[in-house]
Amino acid sequence: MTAASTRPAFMHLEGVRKVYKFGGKEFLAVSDVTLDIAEGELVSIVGPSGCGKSTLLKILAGLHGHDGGTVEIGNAQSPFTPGRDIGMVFQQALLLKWRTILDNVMLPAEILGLPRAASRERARDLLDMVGLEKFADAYPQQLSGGMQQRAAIARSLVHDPKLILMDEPFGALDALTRERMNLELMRIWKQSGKTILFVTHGIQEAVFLGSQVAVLTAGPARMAAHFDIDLPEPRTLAIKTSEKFGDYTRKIYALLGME
Ligand SMILES: Nc1ncnc2c1ncn2[C@@H]1O[C@H](COP(=O)(O)OP(=O)(O)OP(=O)(O)O)[C@@H](O)[C@H]1O
Repeated sequence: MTAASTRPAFMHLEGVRKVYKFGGKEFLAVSDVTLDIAEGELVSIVGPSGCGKSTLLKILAGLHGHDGGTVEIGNAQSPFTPGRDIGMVFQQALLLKWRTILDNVMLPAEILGLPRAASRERARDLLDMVGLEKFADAYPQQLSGGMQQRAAIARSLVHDPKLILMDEPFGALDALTRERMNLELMRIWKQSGKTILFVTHGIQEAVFLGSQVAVLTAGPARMAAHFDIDLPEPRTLAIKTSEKFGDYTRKIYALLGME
């Protein structure tokens, strides 16, 4: 049992089901997902392309409804306000090219109408945290892909949400930058203390980052397995050569039929 699993659940999913209705037809995208996440955990969700990972995140973000099962976010100690308490990071940074990096990071705070001066200060602190303090006044096109994703992570945190949903955030980056971003994310996660749900196709990335890994089957998404990842902290790239890391990744490859 991990320390996280002894804390009350912050997110409780049980038998979550989603059917898309399109052109008079029905399509079952998520058939049965059950998962409990404690506050402050970083949980990876891994599964084959098209299995319904993004659909699940959209349900959690309140962008889509669900057609069956239970979705509960927040608890008595930490109530959750949909819309206010979610930050999102996508595969593309989606920065507005006509706004400076600081103004891009400020965007969610502006949309929510949060006090401007305090949000600006927080945005500057976050740029500091993600190592972009010198680029506050730069424009997105002046930044590399990895730097843009770091700005997107800062933007997801500016309104101090309780939950960050990340959908393949490093999928478009080269392998080396991706590894660097994994380390960065670990550091940012520790520093911010946020609950993070991290969707990826990368099995190694899922194990390296997650305190838990939920493995989904090929669509419609069902839980194939769930692992509590018991690896030493702080995680360094050297962990990837450990026997335990190899065991976890081998089991997940096997579950996804990739032996
Ligand atoms: N709005 C929609 N209407 C109808 N079908 C949809 C819609 N959105 C997604 N789907 C279908 O639902 C299934 C799951 O899609 P989803 O984007 O959730 O998968 P995914 O696991 O995130 O894929 P990938 O890893 O390739 O990003 C796919 O078959 C997709 O075609």
